[in-house]
Amino acid sequence: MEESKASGDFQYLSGFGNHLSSEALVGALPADQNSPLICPYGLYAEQISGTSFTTPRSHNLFSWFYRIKPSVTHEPFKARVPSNERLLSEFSQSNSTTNPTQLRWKPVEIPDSPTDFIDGLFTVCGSGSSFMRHGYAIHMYTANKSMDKCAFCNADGDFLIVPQQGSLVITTECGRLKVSPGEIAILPQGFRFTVNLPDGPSRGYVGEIFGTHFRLPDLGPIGANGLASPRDFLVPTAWYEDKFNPGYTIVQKFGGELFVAVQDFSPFNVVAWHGNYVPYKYDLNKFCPYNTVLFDHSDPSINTVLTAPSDKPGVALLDFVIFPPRWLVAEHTFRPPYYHRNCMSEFMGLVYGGYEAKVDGFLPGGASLHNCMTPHGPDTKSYEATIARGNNVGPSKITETMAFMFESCLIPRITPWALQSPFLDHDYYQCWIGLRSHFNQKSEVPNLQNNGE
Ligand SMILES: O=C(O)Cc1cc(O)ccc1O
Ligand SMILES: [Fe+2]
Repeated sequence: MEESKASGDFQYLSGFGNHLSSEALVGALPADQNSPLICPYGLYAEQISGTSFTTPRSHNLFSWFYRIKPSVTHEPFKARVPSNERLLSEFSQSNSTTNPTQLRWKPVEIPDSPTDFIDGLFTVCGSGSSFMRHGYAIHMYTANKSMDKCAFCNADGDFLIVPQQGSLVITTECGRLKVSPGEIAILPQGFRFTVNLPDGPSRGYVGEIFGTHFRLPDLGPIGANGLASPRDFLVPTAWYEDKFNPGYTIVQKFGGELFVAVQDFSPFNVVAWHGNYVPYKYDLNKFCPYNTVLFDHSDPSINTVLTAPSDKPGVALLDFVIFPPRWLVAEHTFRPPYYHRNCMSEFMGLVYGGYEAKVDGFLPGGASLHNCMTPHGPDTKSYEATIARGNNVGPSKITETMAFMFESCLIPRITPWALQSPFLDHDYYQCWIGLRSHFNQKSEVPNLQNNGE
């Protein structure tokens, strides 16, 4: 059994990918087998699998729950009314568009009308299909109300939640997680959970992957340590309520549509569990960044926290990459991100602070999408400021910032509501229009500072 870590009211186990066990009542976990004829305390045994039964052992994910009533004890699923029409899990010409232009959104306002996590979730872009078990969706959420008498279950894929404003208390079948801005939570496919808002209104981002799960990236020549450390991933400890609760609904996202099933008890009735298919959280400030120590700008893959692989080695279905506080020390180097066009597609968000490549316009809670091969890079003001600082800059520290990127080999299609959003920044392209030519045919070493018009 892993040593548990307490944080306020919340107790966690630690370690990425570990096979863990937890019991809220001593002796609730069957000691020697998974399916005893009669389980301790009269509990039901139930398995949840995150990979096919025959997936190689190195990537096989499953857990056993010992619960008061099994999940199956509910009325038939019916279409939810009202549904959430702004969710997609399959992207095609009939429901979304393609657009190579640089896109940026201002922070979406949190509504005044009562909105919980399920109703406040909307898809921005994505690619592939949950039905075909290959693809991803990027959503955002704004909520002002805790979920009440209902649990969400995503049959389509895994959620990686990035809260930007307001903490989330996420009750899952494995126990409870508190996730604040600066932290992320992973809720694997099929887990039932509710989202409560202990600090009031909340906004954030969600990366959803279909058909695979997040892993820690390989570290190659970096060695055994660095970037996100396995021990910093926290898993909840068993927590249950034995609650008769008539009219409780399970809201199941299935193919991007919402279905509801009524039952008369809380689904958070797991008294003990063991397994490696679990929800978890990670504090991004624990990330140990690596970077250049002499010259040039490293590719952003150096900052990968988690990666969801595609079938091609080294090609991600979805990477989660961060731009945390760090020292910049590169000599005779343009330190901000270089100008580039990428065969992968880049969706970015900002949790807090500013982003080194954008002096203004990219705000906490906002987002940008630079699609496959769409040129992008520092805005005019960051370019000019970097050149004005010149070559003789010593080490400087980027502080109090947390930007992130979801990067994918699949080209995202964009939802109509994201393109028609009042928060779309129609002037985004202007941030590069002012980039002047500094070309001087007569001087190999131009003095850019004095190259004003
Ligand atoms: O476009 C971006 O801002 C993300 C990014 C950052 C970086 O340091 C290098 C490449 C890259 O795509
Ligand atoms: Fe980029």
